[in-house]
Amino acid sequence: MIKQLIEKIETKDSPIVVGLDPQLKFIPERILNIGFEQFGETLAGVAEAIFLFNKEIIDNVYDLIPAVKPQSAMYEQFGSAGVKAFERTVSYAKEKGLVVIGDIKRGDIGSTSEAYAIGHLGSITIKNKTFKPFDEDFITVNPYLGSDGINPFTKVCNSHNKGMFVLVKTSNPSSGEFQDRLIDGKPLYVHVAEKVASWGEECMDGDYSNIGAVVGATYPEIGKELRKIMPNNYILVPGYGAQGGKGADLVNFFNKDGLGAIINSSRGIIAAWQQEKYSEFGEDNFADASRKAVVDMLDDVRGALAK
Ligand SMILES: O=c1ccn([C@@H]2O[C@H](COP(=O)(O)O)[C@@H](O)[C@H]2O)c(=O)[nH]1
Repeated sequence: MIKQLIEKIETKDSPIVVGLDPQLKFIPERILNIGFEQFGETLAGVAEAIFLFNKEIIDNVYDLIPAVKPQSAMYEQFGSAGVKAFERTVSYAKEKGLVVIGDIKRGDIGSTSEAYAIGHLGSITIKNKTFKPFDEDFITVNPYLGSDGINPFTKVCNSHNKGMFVLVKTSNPSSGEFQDRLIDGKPLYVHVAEKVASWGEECMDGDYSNIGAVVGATYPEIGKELRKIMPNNYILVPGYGAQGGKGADLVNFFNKDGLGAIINSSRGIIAAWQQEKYSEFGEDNFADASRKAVVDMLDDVRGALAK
């Protein structure tokens, strides 16, 4: 699957991913009203609006980007109706030729990880009929439970040509509370990165592994260090835009081949219409504002890489 992602990154010259993290406050009135007219002022009405909001954004940016990253929490907050909107978003993005990274941050004891892996990346057979429940292309995984929490995901990645990004150093301000702790003289994130490199060897797909890492754009020096420890693992880099990351900070997350990292922006793209910078587009043209924000992000990232 990483091969497919790389092919799309190269074809579009676009190492970025748009995060689909819908929040009620980002959804324009006209879209909300469509949902409410169909399903009333209910969770189902909001879920319909979320899907329509995502669809309009995808329609306006899919030619510029290789992938989207729907964040499951933003859908789960609306219960089963929200989960349905997540599912519809995944399938619509795939219809438009995009790779889908489900940001689900799962990981548990082996038997439970196996169920997560089946549900999100794999398939399940019921009386001779096979179903692929969520069918994302990649997911994000929390490594806190160690190898037996990761192995079921690896198994399904290999059997279904899928991939995962393992949390190594997250972008949030307090990520250091645990992740920077020294163990045997090395920060915990280095231990996890070394594990990602070795787990990744079991999952190679061309020059890169289907097992990648999540490293926040907000820690560029750590990104540089981790790039060296995981030469064959793609790095998913959240933290651009709304969390303060900029193109210039991100150069060292990439390998010399110009590959190896994919930068995410969620609020910075999907809520661009609410920023002063894009106010000319107005609420009705929110997806045009998102397109312009993607173009600006691409200029920033490409410009930084070209230097
Ligand atoms: O370390 C991490 C891991 C995941 N995320 C997720 O990425 C997006 C970021 O959203 P922005 O609006 O671009 O800040 C969001 O889904 C997070 O859950 C992260 O930010 N940091």
